[in-house]
Amino acid sequence: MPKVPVPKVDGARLVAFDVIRAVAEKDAYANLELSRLLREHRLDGRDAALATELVGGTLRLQGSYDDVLDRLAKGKLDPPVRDALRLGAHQLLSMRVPTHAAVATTVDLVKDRIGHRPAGLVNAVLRRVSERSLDDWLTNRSLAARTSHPQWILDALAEALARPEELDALLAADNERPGVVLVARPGLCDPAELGGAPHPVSPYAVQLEGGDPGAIPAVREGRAGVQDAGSQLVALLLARAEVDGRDERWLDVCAGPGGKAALLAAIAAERGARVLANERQPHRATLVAQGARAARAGLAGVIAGDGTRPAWAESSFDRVLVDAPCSGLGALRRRPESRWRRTEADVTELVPLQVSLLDSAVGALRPGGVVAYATCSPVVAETAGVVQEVLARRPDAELVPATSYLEGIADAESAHLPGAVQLWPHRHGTDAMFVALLRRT
Ligand SMILES: C[S@@+](CC[C@H](N)C(=O)[O-])C[C@H]1O[C@@H](n2cnc3c(N)ncnc32)[C@H](O)[C@@H]1O
Repeated sequence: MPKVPVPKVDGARLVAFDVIRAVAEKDAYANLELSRLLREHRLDGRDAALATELVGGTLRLQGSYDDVLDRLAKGKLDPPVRDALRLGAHQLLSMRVPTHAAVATTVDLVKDRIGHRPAGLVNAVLRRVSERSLDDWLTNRSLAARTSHPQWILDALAEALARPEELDALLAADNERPGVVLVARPGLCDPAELGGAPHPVSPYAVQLEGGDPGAIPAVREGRAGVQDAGSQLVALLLARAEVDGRDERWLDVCAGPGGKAALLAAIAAERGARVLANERQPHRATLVAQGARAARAGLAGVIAGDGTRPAWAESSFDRVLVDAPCSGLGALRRRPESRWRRTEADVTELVPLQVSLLDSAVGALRPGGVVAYATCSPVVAETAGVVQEVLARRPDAELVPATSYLEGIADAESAHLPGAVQLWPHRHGTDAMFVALLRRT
């Protein structure tokens, strides 16, 4: 009888390795690549959970693991071998996988995906890794190595936070996998329908224990969605701000993929207003329309255009949201690879675009209308710096204290722009969203 080859490596580890390689080689987004490969390999339940932990944990803590591996491996490591070692190190140092299982499965993975040659090296290095705990390995190493953050990000976060005594807590929060938070879109879904626990930052937020949100009927129908509570607060602060007179025409300048536009449209529908959603990238504009389908009563339309060259008339909106493209350094826990992909140059390049988007958003407001400028980055240049530049350019804009609309959320004022809101993962259990409100005079 012919022998049927039995795969030696389990599917979860193969998928995790392939995702991590795709992140390195093809600039893939880990979350999207992981979903694709889990589907392709038909992995679910425990296997899917294992692959998810391997990918997220390995990528988040890669800086710490490299610090250990570089001390043990003599000479330069080929990128695929380094990735396999990082995966093995994560199992040994952070997952309590027994040494023999972590080493043997990684060696098998290397033979399957890379070849037999590096197998001996991988076996030897991982055996050494297993001799000490992660804390032990990292004693007296740099803060960047201990917390797995590139030094420039660490510096930018420390400056933004402006409380050295909280820095360790922030960096630790970046290394935790965030829980799943849903939004129950008002008028469409009651939070009680979703189960889970309330979140103090948004009255519409529900924290789930686990499970697949896509299996919840309200999520499938677009009456609810997956959305960080801090992102919900951005839409809420814009909706809560006082405007005098007419309050019917709202604009979302950077709407894709559409979480905030869907929440704004649901709120607008309840108040007899309608949101025009704009997004530069046409495929992301399509996502906005899909995401807001249940709230279409509050949607004036979705258009694909450049917010710095507006397709709309000046002085025509009552409320405007600019959820600007940004470095995303406030959402590192959610996007495990982004800390290694982003560079300081990205921030420098983004600032002029952010200024230009906020400047034209003020122009889109009628006098007395309000704009919310938001980023999922706390970096000073992208937040306070942008708002201050636009205030200096535009004598017809004034800062409105967003902090007066927080409704009980404590300790959320920006250290760099009094009146603006800055959330933090370690303080508020949200992404580090920044929001400033400006009124056109
Ligand atoms: C932070 S995301 C917005 C997230 C969105 N508000 C949500 O809640 O799902 C920024 C978006 O701005 C878009 N964008 C970048 N440059 C733009 C421009 N000049 N005009 C309009 N949109 C732009 C990006 O394509 C991206 O989809």
